Amino acid sequence: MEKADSKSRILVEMKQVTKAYASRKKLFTRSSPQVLALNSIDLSIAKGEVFGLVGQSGSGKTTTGRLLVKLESPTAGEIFFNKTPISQLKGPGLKTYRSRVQMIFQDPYQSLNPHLSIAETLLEPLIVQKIGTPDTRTEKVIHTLDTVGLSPGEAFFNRYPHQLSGGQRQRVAIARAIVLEPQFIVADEPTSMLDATIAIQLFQLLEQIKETFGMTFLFITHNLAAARYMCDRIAVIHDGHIVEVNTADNIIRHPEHPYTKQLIKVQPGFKYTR
Ligand SMILES: Nc1ncnc2c1ncn2[C@@H]1O[C@H](COP(=O)(O)OP(=O)(O)OP(=O)(O)O)[C@@H](O)[C@H]1O
Repeated sequence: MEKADSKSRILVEMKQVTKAYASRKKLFTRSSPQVLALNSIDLSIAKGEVFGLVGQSGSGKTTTGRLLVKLESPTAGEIFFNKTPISQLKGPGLKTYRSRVQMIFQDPYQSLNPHLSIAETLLEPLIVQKIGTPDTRTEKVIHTLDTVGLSPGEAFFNRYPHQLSGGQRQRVAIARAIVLEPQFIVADEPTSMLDATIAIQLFQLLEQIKETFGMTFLFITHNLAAARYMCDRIAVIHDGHIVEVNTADNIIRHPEHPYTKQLIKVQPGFKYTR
């Protein structure tokens, strides 16, 4: 019974997902070797959960995020969202999916279009999804800017990304991710380009968004302390394999896999504490 309950609470599920890329080195060699970024991974994320994905550079974290928001497709395996296999989504179903899942990228300098004002950046998804009227869209944008701490929203309307600080840009990226009120957000190292004080403020903002909207998050980071601060459960990924999944506390206090133990050892000290 308990098992059936926990199954029905699953929002996102990856089953035996593999992703191979043609190696970037192929230009310099005669053969075209492949990089196995993900090697048959299984993962399930419950509704309302903040789920951490932690691993060192090149372990497959961003690839996982990009597959989940359907920026890329798996080489093998399947991803389910609300039990629907996302590989089969097309036309209106795919458009709906694109409104329900969003990604916040590591680098707000690159993820925002420098030619769009902040208003245009946030209006675009509402227009593409044909949500509201011009008036209600404008109201929604102002309200969303207020929600992410860019207040009053009107003051940011006509500004461009280059007129904002790094922290403010990442707030705009978060606003763009939440303006459609998605069910699931992939946050890929959202604070790694920012200093620790700004990072804490953004963590608090993401928590507040989760409380207000009840969204589910995949929080990608190489920093175990940040994952512990933010997440309910953490999966540790190494070389395209998930080596361990547990509650955030158990991963830190009782790591089981040698790689997790090594990760904890090499972390420079836990900056983020409650
Ligand atoms: N488009 C691509 N073409 C070829 N190889 C790729 C591509 N994207 C990723 N890779 C390779 O796949 C592996 C996993 O990369 P990925 O970006 O998912 O790792 P990551 O854990 O997010 O690393 P980082 O923390 O440095 O961003 C790496 O070996 C990477 O070089």
